[in-house]
Amino acid sequence: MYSFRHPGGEEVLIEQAGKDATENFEDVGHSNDAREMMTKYKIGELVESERTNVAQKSEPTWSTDTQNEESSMKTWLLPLVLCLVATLFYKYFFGSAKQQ
Ligand code: HEM
Repeated sequence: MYSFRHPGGEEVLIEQAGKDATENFEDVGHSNDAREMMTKYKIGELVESERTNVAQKSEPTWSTDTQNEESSMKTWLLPLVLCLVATLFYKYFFGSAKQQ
């Protein structure tokens, strides 16, 4: 019936079967595309009394993007610092070798 292959693997979805997967879904930080896809698979809504109190993310979607940018900034920073340190080492050792 559906031809969607979950990019995160089928196991993670099967593990959630019959349970409220909202928190896990949010924890993964799914893209807006993934959220849009999800609407296609919505088969209904839980009645009020059966809903659990999962904290709803109230920030607008752009703030999630900012968070992603922030974390990618951090992944950039480490290699950059390592490069800088390597350059300084190189200059220090080879720079002084030339002088001798
Ligand atoms: C109908 C519900 C869901 C849809 C349509 C969906 C869709 C997607 C899509 C499109 C991706 C690729 C990355 C992205 O675009 O964000 C993805 C990745 C992933 N999803 Fe889902 N997903 C659903 C539910 C879930 C749930 C309930 C879990 C956890 C229990 C989960 C865990 C993951 C994981 C672990 C990845 C891999 C993330 C990575 O490689 O960085 N997904 N999903």
